[in-house]
Amino acid sequence: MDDVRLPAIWEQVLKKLEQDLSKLAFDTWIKPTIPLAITETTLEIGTPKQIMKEWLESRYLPVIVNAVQTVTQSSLTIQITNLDLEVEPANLPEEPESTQNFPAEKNSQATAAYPRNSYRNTTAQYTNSALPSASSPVPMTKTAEPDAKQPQLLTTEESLPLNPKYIFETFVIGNSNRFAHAASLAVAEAPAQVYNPFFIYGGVGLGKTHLMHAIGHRILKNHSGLKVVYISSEKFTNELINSIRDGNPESFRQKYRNIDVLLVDDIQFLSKKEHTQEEFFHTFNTLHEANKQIIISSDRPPRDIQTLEDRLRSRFEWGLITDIQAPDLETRIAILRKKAMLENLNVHNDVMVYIASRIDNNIRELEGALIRVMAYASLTKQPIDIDLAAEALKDIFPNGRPKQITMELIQDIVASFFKIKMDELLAKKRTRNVAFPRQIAMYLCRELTDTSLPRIGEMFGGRDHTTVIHAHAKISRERNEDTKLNHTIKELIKRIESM
Ligand SMILES: Nc1ncnc2c1ncn2[C@@H]1O[C@H](COP(=O)(O)OP(=O)(O)OP(=O)(O)O)[C@@H](O)[C@H]1O
Repeated sequence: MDDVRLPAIWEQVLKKLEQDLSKLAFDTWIKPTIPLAITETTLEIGTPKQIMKEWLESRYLPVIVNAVQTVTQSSLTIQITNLDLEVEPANLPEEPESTQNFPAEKNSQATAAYPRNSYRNTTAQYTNSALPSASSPVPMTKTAEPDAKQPQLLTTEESLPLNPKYIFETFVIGNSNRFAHAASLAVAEAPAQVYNPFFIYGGVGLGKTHLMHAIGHRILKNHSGLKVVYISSEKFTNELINSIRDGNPESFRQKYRNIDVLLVDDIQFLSKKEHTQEEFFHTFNTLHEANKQIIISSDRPPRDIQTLEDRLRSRFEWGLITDIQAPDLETRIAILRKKAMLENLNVHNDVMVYIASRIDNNIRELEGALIRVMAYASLTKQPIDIDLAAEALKDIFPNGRPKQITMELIQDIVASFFKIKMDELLAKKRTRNVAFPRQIAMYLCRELTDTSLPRIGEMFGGRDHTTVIHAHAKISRERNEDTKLNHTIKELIKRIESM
């Protein structure tokens, strides 16, 4: 079982629980829960409040276990996690207009994720109660804290709040981000002990900020009293400039050299800013020497950040550097599903596949497309189907109604691209000149169509579904490592989509 099936399973579980419980009990305790993940053995659900988790565990666990068993036909362990979602920062921005008129029923409570830029301009603050602390001790020594009741996330004019939605529990794991996610979790669980500095890089909108915030949330939750600052490198620069303008650079230094965890987003903007680099270099050294955790994100690896001083570059390379790649189709669909589930949106699988198969390298755009479709459906009071999605997204996908990408089309285009005959592509022959195009064609069938693995195997000369899994994994991996192959695949996709 995997996350892709989770929304459908959870919907069935809710139906069953609605029958089994009184309306009051269902509305109060079950409805606000959020399904988070499913594996072969466990189904994880989130509650917005600790009290709800306790209440579910003490009163409703047997009935939930029973409902899950009825729906999935297997005895899964139910794990309940408190997400603390009800506590919001003080001054959250208004929700974007387009999200305010979602259809009635389920969607009436829908909210969109905060577009990051508007979110970043706020100066909201968490209080201790927003992130209740567990008691796990850390070897990292706490910076002297004059008043232990002070907020743990330090915010000033320039530093930034953490988005309450960017937590590990809402982050979908796929091949493209598995390692970055695991390393982030390790850093969050043991700050300054495993990877320091920790450097995450990847293309626009692929989840770097989400992971950084998730680390920040987890550290604040588990390690009470640590001072955490999250800031973008642009804001860091502004704050430095302001402190110099105000004749008080020392206060700036004191602030940044007296914290326990420093998260700096989009460090690439530091390039060409020599004075800021100098200041950041000293901040980095002071914190690192004092065994404080430094976490940095960028749109490229340190070696590719132009005009970054060598001494800073080499420091970034001291710890762990990890990247996030563009997600594959399955992960993109899983992200849309999780998003829809978290926002209480009811979207049919076809529409998810339609959106996910067309936006492949920016998750922010992927989420934006989903929100646009929902808003369009609400405003025009129409049911959500592929035609409506195509209409709502016609500026983004100008070809109008999506053409049906068939496996035959993919096979045709791949065969002619590699100048091999169709029957060679489908035959059992394993020489590289046909086996490789065949694997690419299988990969594209998996990526661009909603066809099951056995059916794809069948369409390639009656092969087993494990052959398709192997081909898909191999090409995904090689595509990440080999820019020439990546280019070939992009070219093939372009040809297939323009047919
Ligand atoms: N794996 C994921 N699971 C769920 N949501 C994700 C995932 N990756 C990214 N997102 C969502 O995509 C949106 C963009 O992510 P984020 O802002 O973290 O990207 P970024 O890499 O920091 O982008 P930029 O390069 O613009 O700074 C966010 O709403 C985030 O929650």
